[in-house]
Amino acid sequence: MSDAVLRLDGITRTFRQGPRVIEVLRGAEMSVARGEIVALVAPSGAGKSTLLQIAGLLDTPTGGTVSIGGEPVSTLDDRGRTGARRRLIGFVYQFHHLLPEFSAEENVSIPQLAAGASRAAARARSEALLTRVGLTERISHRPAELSGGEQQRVAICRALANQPALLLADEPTGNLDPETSGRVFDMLMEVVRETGLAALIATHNHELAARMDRTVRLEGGVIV
Ligand SMILES: Nc1ncnc2c1ncn2[C@@H]1O[C@H](COP(=O)(O)OP(=O)(O)OP(=O)(O)O)[C@@H](O)[C@H]1O
Repeated sequence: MSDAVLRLDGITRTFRQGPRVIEVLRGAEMSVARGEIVALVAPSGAGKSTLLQIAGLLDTPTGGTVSIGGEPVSTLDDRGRTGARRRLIGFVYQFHHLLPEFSAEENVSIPQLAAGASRAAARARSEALLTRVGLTERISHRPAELSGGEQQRVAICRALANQPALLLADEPTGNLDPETSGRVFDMLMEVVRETGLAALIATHNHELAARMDRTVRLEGGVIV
């Protein structure tokens, strides 16, 4: 696929534990196109987080290649990978991982400052993003002063702060009650659609998976 934002080819990943070799991924192949939202479903322990870490350049596969935006990134050194990750990828985790001593706006601004934005430009973009997800009144609040759903919306804004090409999410609403989860998920889908980025979202929830464009299933170390 020529417009593939993320492409995984023949990805293998083994872990050594003493004499044991655990083969978690055994030749996983998949791609996500621009503007496409793909659900990643897998039985527990099948390697879903391992696959996302590899796609997010946080882990190096034992074999195979990762390409993002047509760039082969698996051969980059640590510095190159960190740069590519900052430029190209946004992450949303099950738990928000916001910095507790900073406000919502600062949490969204920090990755922009790290990427070289001015304080004023970062603040303006953060405020626009937070307003987009309905948090106009919460811009100066710290994470502890926000509800779980609000914290996760801030985390979504942070992931989008540097206009990534690819959004990776691991159970992004898995820690929320069903109603809040549904609302935050709707918001996530809306903003992803508006920005036209590619998204790979791991979920155990089949209802949420059904609302994405396509589902890929990881089983036995391969995409089936
Ligand atoms: N650093 C590691 N060293 C050894 N084994 C590991 C390591 N990381 C993961 N594994 C093993 O690889 C397998 C897949 O782990 P992974 O976290 O990717 O699963 P998962 O599909 O995300 O599970 P869940 O859905 O339950 O979170 C597990 O059996 C795990 O024990």
